Order: sequence, then structure tokens, then C-alpha cells
Amino acid sequence: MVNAIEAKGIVKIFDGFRAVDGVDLIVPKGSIFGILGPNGAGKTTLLRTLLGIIDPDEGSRKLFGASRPLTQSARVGYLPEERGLYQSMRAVDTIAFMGALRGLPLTTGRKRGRELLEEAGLGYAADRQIRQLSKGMAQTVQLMGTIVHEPELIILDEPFSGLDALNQAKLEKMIRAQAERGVTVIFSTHVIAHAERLCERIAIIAGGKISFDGLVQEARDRLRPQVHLETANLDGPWRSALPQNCEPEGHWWHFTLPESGVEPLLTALVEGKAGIKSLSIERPGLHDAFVAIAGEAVAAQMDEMVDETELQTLSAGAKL
Ligand SMILES: Nc1ncnc2c1ncn2[C@@H]1O[C@H](COP(=O)(O)OP(=O)(O)OP(=O)(O)O)[C@@H](O)[C@H]1O
Repeated sequence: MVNAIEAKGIVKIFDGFRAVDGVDLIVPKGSIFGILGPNGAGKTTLLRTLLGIIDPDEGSRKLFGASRPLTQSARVGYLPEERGLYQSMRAVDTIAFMGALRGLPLTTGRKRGRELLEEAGLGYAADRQIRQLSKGMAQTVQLMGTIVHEPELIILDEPFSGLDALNQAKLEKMIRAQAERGVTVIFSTHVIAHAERLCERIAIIAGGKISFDGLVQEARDRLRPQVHLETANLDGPWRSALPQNCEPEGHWWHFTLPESGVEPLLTALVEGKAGIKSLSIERPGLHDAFVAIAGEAVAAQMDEMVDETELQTLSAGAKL
């Protein structure tokens, strides 16, 4: 099967600065793929190169198997990081106009535009000018213009930034709905939680280089689970099942699950009469995996970029 994207050795240099520095990337069809990295990591430059908006200085890329990506533009929807719409254009015409740029007849675009707006509960705004819409609504209209021609690949550059909690949740739903239809979705983000909730695959990029590319599960599996154990007893033969340097905090033990896994540990605790009062095994999240892969400094940079609105959304999203 042809992959949606295959890139090899992509380098993009601006005034001597390597914004993208030797990137290999494969995005299989039908996946939700997240590109994670802090400000200036090279995400936008990489996406623009993959789309054929700019040419790489070195390396090659294929979009649906074609080495000239722009020939595939009717199959692609792209939401750039800089949002911008004609302020005096009506919402429905904006959607149709964006579709027309990708080869969709205007009449079809208007019809689908109205349907998309209705589905999103924004039917009442179809004939309003963009300047009469709220910022979140205008962003939603731009997103609809990105998908109106029913592309097979959607590339969204930082699609969550600038949206409030409700609109971010709606966008997550829309991304999932597109993926369920078999559409490949690639989005860039500096918010690890969005990627953790949505993506099957991710690439981690910093300083123009990709340090991880693969399944979210694979990233998480790089770290072993953490065990939190409370015992009635503090000594006994069962202690040999715990890591050697593990010391209790009161009656609590916190340690990394040994390579041998859960069952031998449990057997030793039960047979050795540790008196288990409480036991939890915590699988590391993507954030911990990100720290392990990209390093503390890059992770801290990402966390700093998550503003108040995003924090609210993340906790709201966790409840969805
Ligand atoms: N046209 C350009 N001319 C010169 N430098 C550029 C240009 N475009 C990007 N850069 C530089 O390349 C680096 C990567 O930028 P890019 O926008 O790709 O990063 P990013 O990960 O998308 O970050 P952000 O989320 O802040 O946009 C940055 O240092 C940026 O200043």
C-alpha cells in the first residue's frame, strides 16, 4: 500500500540555519499522526515542505507516491498556522471558495458548506460575513473550508491554538470523525495531551531533528510501569522481589516494575506474607515518555507554551 507521506533526508536551510535537519518520515494512510515539538522546532517548515509549498534543500518526499506533492493538492486539505479569511466574505462562500481552490465546483461547495455549518450547529451563521463571527467561529469556518472537498489527507498546523475549551473538544471530535472515514490526519502541536488522546502515531521534533517516530504505544513502552505498594509488614523474603535499593517510605514502597513483570512480584508478595494493603501499577503517560525521549529541557519548553485556556481544555477533554 502506498503511504500518505514518505520523506527521506529532508533538509531546509534559511540563511544558513537548518530549520529542518535530515528528517525521515513515513505516514501510513488512515492514521492520525501527531507532530510534537516546541516553538521553532521546525514543524511548520516540515509540513510546508511535505506539501510542496516550499522545496527542500536536500532529500526527497512523496505525497501519495508522487514526488511533486502539488500535483496531489485536490486530495489534500491544509490548515496553515496563520489563520486568515476575507473579512467581507460570507461564511458559506468562504467554505465554497476554499473548496474551489482545490477543484470543487462552487455550487457543491456552497451546498456542503451549509451542511457542515448545520452539523456544527452554526447553520444560522451561514450568510454572515466573516467579520461578524467570533474568532472561534471563524476558525471553525476555515477548518470547514479545509475539509469541504473531502480530501484523503488533512494537514492541520497547530489547529488547537486560539480555540477555547469547547471548540477544542469539537475539533478533537471532528478529527476522529475524519479518521473513522479513512482520512489520514496529520497535525502539529506543542500540547502532548492532544496527541496522547488522538494519535496512533507521533513524531517528536526539536531543533529540526526527529528523535522519535512511531506508535504512541511504542513511545510509552520505552518506560517501565511504576509500582506503588503499601504493606503491613516491612521485612520478609518477599523483599527480594523488589529492586535492591528500594527503601520504604513509612509502609509505602515506590519502584519501577521489574523486567519479570507483575505476576512473579505478586506471587512473592503473597507467598512471602508481605500483607498487601494497597497496590497500584501506573503505566507511564506520553508526557513521561516525551521527557525520556526529547529530554527535560524540551519538555519544559513545551509545558511553558501551554497557556491557561489550554490547561482548562485539557482537564475538560479528560472528562469527555
Ligand atoms: N522563511 C523563513 N526564513 C527564515 N527563517 C525561518 C523561516 N521560516 C522558519 N524559519 C526559522 O526556522 C525555524 C523553524 O521554524 P518553524 O516555524 O518551522 O517551527 P515550528 O516548530 O513550526 O514553530 P512554531 O510553532 O513556533 O511555528 C525557526 O527558527 C524559524 O525562525
